[in-house]
Amino acid sequence: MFPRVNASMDTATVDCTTARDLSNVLSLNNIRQTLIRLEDTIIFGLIERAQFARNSAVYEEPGVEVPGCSRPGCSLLEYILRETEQIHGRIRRYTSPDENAYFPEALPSLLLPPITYEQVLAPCAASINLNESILKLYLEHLMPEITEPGDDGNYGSAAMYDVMILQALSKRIHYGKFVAESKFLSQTEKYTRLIHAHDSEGLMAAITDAVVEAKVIQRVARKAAIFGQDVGAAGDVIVGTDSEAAEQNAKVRPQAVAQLYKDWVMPLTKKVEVDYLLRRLED
Ligand SMILES: O=C(O)C(=O)C[C@]1(C(=O)O)C=C[C@@H](O)C=C1
Repeated sequence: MFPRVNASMDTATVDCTTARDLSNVLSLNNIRQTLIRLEDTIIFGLIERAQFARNSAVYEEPGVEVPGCSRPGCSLLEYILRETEQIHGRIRRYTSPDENAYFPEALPSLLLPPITYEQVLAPCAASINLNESILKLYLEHLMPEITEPGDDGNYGSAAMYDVMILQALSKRIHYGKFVAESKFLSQTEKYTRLIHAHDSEGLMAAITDAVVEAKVIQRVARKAAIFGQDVGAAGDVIVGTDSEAAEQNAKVRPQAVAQLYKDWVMPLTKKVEVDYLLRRLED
């Protein structure tokens, strides 16, 4: 997705960087398409996780005792998240500007040769990381919403889907950096004025598009209802998509997904946007 330069050791994936590539990457339309695609990943992850009980043991400390774990006594979720980041980190996941690690201080050295990405974002982008807030929102608000209380012993499966959802939420929310850059480039004078005045409220008002937000909320609820249907071999829908049936039978409640986006995903994306813009003009 991102234009790369100087990828000579990895010739199979060399991209040719052109001005057109960059304007594509930063077109608000294209960025919104990526946000829409990430909705699918998040909703499918929630549907998968919701089939298992809450399984609080996955989140408790002290958790599993694993020799060599970077934080002994951590919860099973933290252990799996940390170890997943170790493997993904070695194959360069967190060198990509659209990825943010939950444990950036513990990232391993690269197994594959590094890629030099075209500088699309301002330098401050690398130090904007809201993953701590995302983890808190997940454990305190989302988990109780999407899972039934209880313990079915499926700790590994539960934690595996937790990691998948956490990674997708992180990517979606930190995409706010690209949204912000795109908006800055299209109205540079206006944003420069607000940035120089350190006007975070003005920036928040400038990046907010209430019509788009309403559409996002409607769309994710609708997707949750549709993705949660059981479809027969003949294409017949076994669970209806009218709102009452959808709420009752859906694998994850459409209203819970809508609420997640309204209360958390979009506000955190907007926080990333404002944090980025406030520092956009730093060297
Ligand atoms: O699409 C945009 O313009 C965004 O800034 C993204 C987003 C979102 O998180 O979906 C956030 C703020 C806007 O009010 C609308 C939508």
